[in-house]
Amino acid sequence: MAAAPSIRCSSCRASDVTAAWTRLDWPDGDFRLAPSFWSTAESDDLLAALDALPDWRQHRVRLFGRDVPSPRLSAWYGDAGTGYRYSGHYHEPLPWPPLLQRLRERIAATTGHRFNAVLANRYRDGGDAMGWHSDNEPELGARPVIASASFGGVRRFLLRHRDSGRREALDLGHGSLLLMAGDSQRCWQHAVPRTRRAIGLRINLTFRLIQPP
Ligand SMILES: O=C(O)CCC(=O)C(=O)O
Ligand SMILES: [Fe+2]
Repeated sequence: MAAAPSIRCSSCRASDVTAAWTRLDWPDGDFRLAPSFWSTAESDDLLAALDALPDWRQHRVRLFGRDVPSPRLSAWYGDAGTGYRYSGHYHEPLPWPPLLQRLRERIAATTGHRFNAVLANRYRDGGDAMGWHSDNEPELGARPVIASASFGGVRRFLLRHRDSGRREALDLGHGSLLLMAGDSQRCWQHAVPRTRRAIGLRINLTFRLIQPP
């Protein structure tokens, strides 16, 4: 089972950039947002470096029984043995680029959680999107801890409770980190809808822990 969510930020040193976490007061899940986990200057550099990764591909996804091109570009990185099936397709992990390795270490050090894989998504403009889903694949375990880092254009992140239908929304901005733990995946779905607003490139990284088989 995943470790209990722990945010060590109440004891952050003043030198840590990762100062402010907000715990979202929603039932049946554990959502915490650090809107400025990275400074703007750091986030600008990270966006450019992530954009330059050579691995962006348009994966195919299964939608209503049909195989269609995904409305975004993606790449799956991880330790050996973190092959992952999502949207009806199996993905072998690419080896960690040093940049992503550093991000993973920083997030692990701050949150106290371990991650062995990351799904990177590149939304070229407001026409790119992600449909409703939960990250509840069996290999993530019963109560997955997912750290979601966003860089670039601010996009709306929608949530809906599976049973009550309650809806929530967050704006995930440049340099933000959203931590989803506990029953967040079992009880809630999330999506990044298309928007007609003129919005530039956005890159999102969801760090995950694939359990050994
Ligand atoms: O782009 C986002 O903010 C969400 C990404 C996501 O839900 C996922 O990768 O599973
Ligand atoms: Fe997700």
